[in-house]
Amino acid sequence: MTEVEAAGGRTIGRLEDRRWIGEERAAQLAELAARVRELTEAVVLTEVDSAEIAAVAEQVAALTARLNAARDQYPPMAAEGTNGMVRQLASPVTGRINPIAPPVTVTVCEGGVVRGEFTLNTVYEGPPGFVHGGVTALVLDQMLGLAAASGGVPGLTATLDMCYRRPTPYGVPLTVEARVTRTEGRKTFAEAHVLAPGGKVTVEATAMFVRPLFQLPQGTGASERN
Ligand SMILES: CCCCCCCCCCCC(=O)SCCNC(=O)CCNC(=O)[C@H](O)C(C)(C)COP(=O)(O)OP(=O)(O)OC[C@H]1O[C@@H](n2cnc3c(N)ncnc32)[C@H](O)[C@@H]1OP(=O)(O)O
Repeated sequence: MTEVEAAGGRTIGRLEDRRWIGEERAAQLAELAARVRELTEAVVLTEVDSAEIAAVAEQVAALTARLNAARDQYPPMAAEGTNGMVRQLASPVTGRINPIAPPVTVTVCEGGVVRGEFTLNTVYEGPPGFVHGGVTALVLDQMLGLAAASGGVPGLTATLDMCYRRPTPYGVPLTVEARVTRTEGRKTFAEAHVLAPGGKVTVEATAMFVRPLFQLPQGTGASERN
């Protein structure tokens, strides 16, 4: 991937410049992320007194300073995953080293279906008792993108259409399934849904991904650029 300018003039780091970390370090960071997820929910649910909240805030700030003692500019990557896809360890959806990711565990199944298993806790609440619709949109976007990368043409989300059929519960195992429906040149169309326990569909989505011109190999002809 070449270096490109994003809107606003910021230069996007090249994939080959990323730090590639091994399984041992990834597992250690995943453990840290899991503890931080617990911490995040504890912050939302705690009923301890104000002196205790102040003391914990001070300790958390000290822990953050320890991690910042040595830090990179960009999140790390891991070795190729299934179907030759680069594993984004810090994805906000599937990244097990990212505390804000549920994380969704992904399997590429036969027949081109990309399946994700996940549970969302109270941190992701939207309407009282249910998951925020923006969170399910985030999960569906990523899973649709993975389906495009695995069974079509990898690209950026150009369109994402959501249909919320019924509220999505939190605290229970959820499944998301995505698959490519068709490809047209640089465009890949995909569909996905979220299933609650019992198999009821809560959210459906369709999306179109467009492979950006900067991702095309050098020397790609004009007809293939459409
Ligand atoms: C590390 C491994 C990870 C592996 C997998 C990781 C999965 C990640 C999943 C998460 C994905 C994201 O969140 S991505 C982040 C959110 N998305 C973005 O930021 C995208 C921002 N938009 C863009 O950068 C751009 O608009 C693109 C790349 C989408 C398209 O730009 P372009 O390449 O210049 O496209 P352009 O020539 O104008 O159009 C090409 C064709 O697409 C159509 N087209 C383009 N955009 C649209 C649109 N919004 N709605 C309808 N149609 C559109 C055009 O009409 C045309 O059709 P025709 O005339 O040829 O018929």
